[in-house]
Order: sequence, then C-alpha cells, then structure tokens
Amino acid sequence: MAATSAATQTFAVRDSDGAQTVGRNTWTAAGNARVLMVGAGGIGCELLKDLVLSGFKNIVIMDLDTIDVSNLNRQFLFQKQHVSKPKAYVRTLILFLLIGHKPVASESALRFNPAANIVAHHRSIFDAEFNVSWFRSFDLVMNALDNIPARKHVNLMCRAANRPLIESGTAGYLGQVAVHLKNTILLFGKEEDGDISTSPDENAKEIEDLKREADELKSIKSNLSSPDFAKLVFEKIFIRDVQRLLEMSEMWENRAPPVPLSYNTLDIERKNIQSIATGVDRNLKVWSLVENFSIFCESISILANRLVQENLVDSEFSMSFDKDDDDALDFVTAITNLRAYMYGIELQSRFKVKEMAGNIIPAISTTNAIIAGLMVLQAFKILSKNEEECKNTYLVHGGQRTQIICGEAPPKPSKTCGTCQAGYFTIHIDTHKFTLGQFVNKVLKQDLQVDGEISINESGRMIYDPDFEDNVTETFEVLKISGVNGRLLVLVDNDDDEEKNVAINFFVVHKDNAISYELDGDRNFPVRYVAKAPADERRTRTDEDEEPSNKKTKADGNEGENSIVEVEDDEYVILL
Ligand SMILES: Nc1ncnc2c1ncn2[C@@H]1O[C@H](COP(=O)(O)OP(=O)(O)OP(=O)(O)O)[C@@H](O)[C@H]1O
Ligand SMILES: [Zn+2]
Repeated sequence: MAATSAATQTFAVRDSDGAQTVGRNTWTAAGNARVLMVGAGGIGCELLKDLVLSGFKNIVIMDLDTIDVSNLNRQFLFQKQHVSKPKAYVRTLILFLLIGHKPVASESALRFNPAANIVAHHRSIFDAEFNVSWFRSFDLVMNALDNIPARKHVNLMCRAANRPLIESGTAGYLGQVAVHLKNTILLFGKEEDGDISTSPDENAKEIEDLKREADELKSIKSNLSSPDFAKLVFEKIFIRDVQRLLEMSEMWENRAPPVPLSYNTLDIERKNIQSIATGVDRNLKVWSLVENFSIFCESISILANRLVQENLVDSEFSMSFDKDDDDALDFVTAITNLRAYMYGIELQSRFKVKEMAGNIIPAISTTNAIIAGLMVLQAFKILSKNEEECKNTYLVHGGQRTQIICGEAPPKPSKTCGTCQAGYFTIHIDTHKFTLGQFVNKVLKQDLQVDGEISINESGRMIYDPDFEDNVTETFEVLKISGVNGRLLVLVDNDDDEEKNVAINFFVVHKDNAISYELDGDRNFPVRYVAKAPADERRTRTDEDEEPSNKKTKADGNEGENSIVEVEDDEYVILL
C-alpha cells in the first residue's frame, strides 16, 4: 500500500533522532512511561500522533465513541471509510500506517508491537473495571475529553491513585493545558466563590418574591392549552416583569431602562404582515420586531401543545432546549430578540442565535494541534522529574496580550474546594464479611477519627446516616458494594448536598479472606471534618473555643496546631 510506505517514511522516528532532540534522559523516560490517553477526538487525535513521534511507547487509548462524518474535517487521522468505526480502534489502524506494524485484534482492544505498544479501548472511562488499581498502573494520565463529568471523574481517579494528570481543552482559538500533580489537583475550571450572605430581612423579601414568582408561573402553566397562552407568557415577561424592574430606579441610573412591549399593538401589526421569510432567509435575515412577535406566538403554541401531549404519556415530562429542534430554536430566537428590542440591544438572526444558544464553537484544528503539542512538553517535565517546572499553559487570542502562549505555575489546592481538600483512600476488605457498622466504627471513627454527623453515599445512593442505621449489620456484599470498585463518598452534614462537603472518598476493593482491613491513602489529607455551624456561631473558632452545642465537633489535636478556621460564612473546617 503506497500510503503506508509514504506515511512510514514521513513519520518514522529513530531513537537516535529523538534522543538528540529532547535529550537522552527525557527520551528514555518517555519510552519507559506507561501513559493513559482519555478521549480520541480533536485533541486526542493530535496527541496520539505527538506521543508516538515523541518516543512514547506504551500508550492506552480510551474512547467510547465512533467516528462521525463531521469529525473528518479536523480529525485528520480519520478517513471516509472509517466513519462509524470506533475512534479507539481506528487510532490503532492509523498508527499502523504511521509506524508500519500490524494490528492484532484482541477481545475489546487491539494492540500492536513492537515499536509502540498501543492498546485501544472502545469504552467509557466511567466503566467500573477502570478502577483505582488500574489507574495506578500508569505513570501519567492525559485527558483529551469534551465534557466536565468525565474530566471530573478522571481527576478523582488520578487523585485516588496518586497519578499526575495533564488536562486539556480548546474552544475556537482558545486552548489550555492544566497540570494536576499530586496535591495540586483542582477541578477543571475556576473555583466558585462562596455564597453572598443575606440578612434575615433580605431573606424574607426574597422568599416572598420567590413565592409570588412560583404562583405566577404555576398559574400560567395551568393555561398551557388555552389559546391565550402566548399572551399570558408575553404579558408576564415583557410587561409585568419589566414594570417591576423599572420600579428599582437605582438600577437605571447609569443605563437606559427597558421599554415594555405592548401585546395588543404587536398583535394588530402582526395581522398586517404578509409572510415570514422561509428557507435560507429565515435563518440569515434578522427578523423585524413584528416578525419576532409573530414567530414567538406561533412557536410557543406548538411547544405548549407538544408539552401537553407528552404529559399525557408521562406526567413528569419536561422540555429542554435542543438547538436542532426547529420550533425550540424559533421560540428562543423570537423571545431573545423581543427582549433585546426592549433593552435596545441589537437583534440577531436565527442562525446567530443557534450558534450562541447551541454553544456552537467552531473547532479549529490548529488550536488542537498546538494544545496537544504543549501537553507533550508538560509530560516531558513530569517524566524527567522536573515537576516544579510544569506550567498551566494558555493559548490566547486577541485582547491586550502580545504573546499567544502564556504559562503560569499550577495553582495551589484551594482550601475551600471539596475535591482539593478531600481524602482519597483505597480500602481492601473481604466484602463478604466486612459490615457497614465495622466500616463506620473501626475505619471512620477509630482509625480516621472522623466525628460528627456522617452520612455515606455510594454512587448517589444513601446507605448510611445518623437517622438511617438499618444497614449497619449488613456486609458490603449484601449492600452490593462488592467486586473491584464500589465507590463510597462520605458526606459530612447531610443538610445540603453540596459537593464541597464531600470529605473522604473510599474505593472498596475485595480481598478474599481479609481478616480486617487495609487502608491505603494519604492520612494527612487536609480536611478531616466539614460541618455547618448554627448561624449565631458564625465566627472564627480556635481549639480553646467551646464546641457548638449541637454538633459533636472534635478538633482532635494534641500539638495545638489544629485550628478550626471559618472558610465561608456558615461553615467551619478543621485543618489538620
Ligand atoms: N467517558 C468517556 N470515556 C471515553 N471517551 C470519552 C468519554 N467522554 C467523551 N469521550 C471522548 O472524548 C472525545 C472528545 O473529543 P472532541 O472534543 O474532539 O469530540 P468529538 O465528538 O470528536 O468532536 P465534536 O464534539 O467537536 O463533534 C470524543 O471522541 C469522545 O468520544
Ligand atoms: Zn479544588
């Protein structure tokens, strides 16, 4: 096959070439490292090529998807005949072209040897068999994903397995590479700021407003089948809500106030317009105010009718926006334009609204290529033990900056972030014998000295809390937390489910005939106990202070170093 030899010639890298380029030590470290690459799409495609060409020899690829025609314009390794094949599988074939070795099929994976040992899984990274022990088998994990849940999951697994993670993302011309080393793991994206506190008066007013709003919406919703439904919605959003806002005069001191629309006037004008543009024009032309009004009325009736029909079958059914649903897009275009008109904002075409509301950001292959390359540079630093030189790297475009690529040291773990502050343990037990009660008393209370109101969740299912002790005599097997990778999240304070309250994660591994338990993990994880204090005790506490009366807070310290610091207005964290 001509293509094969051409590709082989172009891409083959001899050991001596690579060693000369990056230095023998780095080259050897890359060659010896076992790397996991999660996601084989836009970035992954580039990354895989870069890894192989940079001397990496042991790579595991994971991608759950198959190739779509729409991928071909930028995921250059894919060709037309690969459409609908698993991405992971085709990667292997393509590498075969790159370095000229035959793929050998195995059950769920394909591998080939000897220059590079690449295993491809057409699977989701969430699958239970990819557990902590499995993650531990890698020296480095690289994410080339397109969604936050999968990124969070890999982050969690890397923390638990104590493996470095190089994270990536691109959006149009923008891109970023984030390095998550041990103890610097952060969630993808920015930490959220704490809640802004409100006074009791403000709260009462807020509750009253929320109630009024809920009643109003309920009454409108009860008129879904009424011919006046469009009018009811219109009058709420474009008249009453605006009038309420206009009453807050301080809001409009420095900007132009909105002008409420008139249903009746628009309704009369609507009868005079001929027909709304169709076809390409409908998408590209900016509709007039009356056209927007008319399409608003039409589309909302269609959607309301659809909702009524669906609710006959499933009373819980609710609609969500889909950019490819024509009626939904008509509705969103019209209603945003009506609102924009009211505020003197430029109206937009249906096409533009689709791009914005559908969050369509063109994928740019150059950006993916740059980001993949930058990931490999960070990988070199980690593998050649120069971790302190790692940088979170940003590809920026426009604005004030003159440089396109900027780097900064990865941020320190956040003191208020649940993922940063959580403890991660693997516990080896005989799941047929070990009971939940033993876990609570021996592991949590005695060994880790966790105190307070603990509740335990497993994959979203609550299995224990202080008012629900039914399971304490059950074994893990009976509770179906068996096998290789049942994940327990220990939540302290079950008043609210905020993620930051997740204090300790346990990965349960079954061990035949284990007499007691073995616990692997860093016992010096920062937060031992997160609890909400009653509102009147909101202040910074120290060891000497009295415990909040209704909480069994324990500062567990004998060196006087432990202190309870207030991290947010209504919460104490004990730092060890
Ligand atoms: N849980 C997961 N396990 C394994 N692979 C995943 C998981 N979630 C997402 N992926 C993969 O990550 C890749 C992300 O690549 P990319 O952002 O280029 O997406 P794409 O689907 O190829 O392109 P686009 O979304 O732009 O059409 C996809 O191939 C996707 O299948
Ligand atoms: Zn964090």
